[in-house]
Amino acid sequence: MAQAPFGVLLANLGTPDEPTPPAVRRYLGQFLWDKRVIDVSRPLWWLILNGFVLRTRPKRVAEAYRGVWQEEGSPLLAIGRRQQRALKARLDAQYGCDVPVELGMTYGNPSMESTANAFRRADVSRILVLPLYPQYSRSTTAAVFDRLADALKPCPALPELRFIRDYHVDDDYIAALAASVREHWEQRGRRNHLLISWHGIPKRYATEGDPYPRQCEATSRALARALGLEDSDWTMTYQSRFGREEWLKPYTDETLKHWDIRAAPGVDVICPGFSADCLETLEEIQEENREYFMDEAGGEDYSYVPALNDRDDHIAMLAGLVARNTRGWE
Ligand SMILES: C=CC1=C(C)c2cc3[nH]c(cc4nc(cc5[nH]c(cc1n2)c(C)c5CCC(=O)O)C(CCC(=O)O)=C4C)c(C)c3C=C
Ligand SMILES: [Fe+2]
Ligand SMILES: [Fe+2]
Repeated sequence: MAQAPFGVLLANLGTPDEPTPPAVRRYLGQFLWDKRVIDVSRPLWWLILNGFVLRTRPKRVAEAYRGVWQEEGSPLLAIGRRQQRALKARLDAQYGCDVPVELGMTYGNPSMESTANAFRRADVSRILVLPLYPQYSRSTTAAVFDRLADALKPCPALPELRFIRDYHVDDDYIAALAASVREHWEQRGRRNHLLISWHGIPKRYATEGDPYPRQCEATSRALARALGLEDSDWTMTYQSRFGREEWLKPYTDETLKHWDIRAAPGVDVICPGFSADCLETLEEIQEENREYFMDEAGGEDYSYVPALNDRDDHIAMLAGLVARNTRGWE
């Protein structure tokens, strides 16, 4: 089969190689040293990171990873590989040729360097970069851009590049999210108040111009509209705080701990910012926050709506993004 005149780089955050404290320390050391993620002045942050964070956090976080680890490895990577295979199969059929699709992580493996080398070996001279973050943030999407630029530094001839910045109100993305919620309601035979939970960022990043919260709000409203929900049927919150600074509010954990169960005895939680399930959804939302709601607030019913992962409508939506963003390259 002939090769397509372009390749697709699916980019995501990355995850530790093993659920052990040394592997988590390596991963967090790379992740939390990135200025796009934490912009505290370097000498001070070096002391805090190496003197405190990397001495205490890896043990606790490795234990959490052990609780969600799958036979194929970390969920984020295992699902990423399934997304890569499914997208490649769909694009091969769509274009009638071999479309190179690689997965590259900002931190950990497969590294952006190994991905760039794979494209170079396959003689790919045009790359569409598709960060698997529907909402843009400097801490995720811009970090992909930086890591890719670093990985391409040894390249004498740069490939031609196109970069998808976000797709937060793409019609097919919203339709896939809505379909996943409706299927969830059907399977459970019950529908609760919908809690739309987003990974947070420090509030200051938004004040400085990161459009992330505006995009999360737009996606939330579009999803509620697609499901025909009234304003009183859904709530939007932010999860996964890190450090002492104020993050975007309202916080998911505080909201669930103090839930008014007379107004809504049950909640279904969806996290539309995560295109693949990972530690933050499988442990923090499915386990930890369930306890806050059921035990602390005395809730009646709590369920988690899985990420879009390798659902057909998710892969079809990604293939549509590829088609629209490679016009003129075919
Ligand atoms: C200042 C710290 C962090 C910012 C800003 C941040 C933004 C951010 N992260 C995601 C997506 C994911 N984050 C994940 C894990 C994770 N995030 C942070 C910190 C920040 N994230 C840490 C320290 C960790 C690791 C776990 C821990 O130590 O608590 C993951 C899961 C990775 C996995 O292996 O499963 C994802 C995915 C987004 C979308 C985002 C901003 C919009
Ligand atoms: Fe994060
Ligand atoms: Fe977390």
